[in-house]
Amino acid sequence: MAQSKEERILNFVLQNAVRGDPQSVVDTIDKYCSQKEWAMNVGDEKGLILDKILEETKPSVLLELGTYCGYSAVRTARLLKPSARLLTIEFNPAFAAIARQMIEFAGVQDKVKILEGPSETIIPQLKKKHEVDTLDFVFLDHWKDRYLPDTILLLDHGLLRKGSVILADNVICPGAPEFIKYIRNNNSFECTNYPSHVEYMKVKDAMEKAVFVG
Ligand SMILES: O=C(NCCCCCn1ccnc1)c1cc(-c2ccc(F)cc2)cc(O)c1O
Ligand SMILES: [Mg+2]
Repeated sequence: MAQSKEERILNFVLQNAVRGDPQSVVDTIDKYCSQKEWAMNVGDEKGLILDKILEETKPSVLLELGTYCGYSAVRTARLLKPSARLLTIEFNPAFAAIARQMIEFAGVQDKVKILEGPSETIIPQLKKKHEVDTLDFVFLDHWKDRYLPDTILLLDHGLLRKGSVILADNVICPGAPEFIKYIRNNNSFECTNYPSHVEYMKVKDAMEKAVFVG
């Protein structure tokens, strides 16, 4: 069977990064995807914005929507305190299998748990099945038309508390207009826009931070 792009990215990491070194895994994916094949990792420019917000927030319980190859899961986990936990939801089983191997190679498997399936099914299960009380940090990076419905699901299931941070990738390209319209007009959220570019490209993009104020 011909290799997928995601398998080529994983193999490049297995052959060129340092096992147990998350920074080397992040750098190696960025090298491959900027020089050989574009892929939809958050990338290094937006990754530095993610890093800064994580360092400000110091979260203990995190949720990511859209694991893909595990780039942002590894990037996030490398900054977490030992007791912190990241749950990451991936709809595509092939992507989840790649991400599992990426996360284990990086040595962050003790902090990261991949949940395979649709976010609309898994979010309502977080409290009872995954022992979540509330979420300190949510990274939205999955289907852009799911950003709003899944944010509403998080609210409806009492998963946000005063100070919970939602960070959304791609609010310009591909864009999440309904999410942006809702979140910026909802007084329960304080929003900040972080202009940037699409990963590995000169095309304008941005991330949006929305802090839940209750
Ligand atoms: O579509 C994206 N992500 C969702 C992938 C599927 C998620 C599946 N899933 C996981 C859990 N529940 C559902 C995405 C796209 C682009 C992009 C930018 C420019 C361009 F010309 C083409 C594409 C850049 C990103 O940074 C992205 O994140
Ligand atoms: Mg993205």
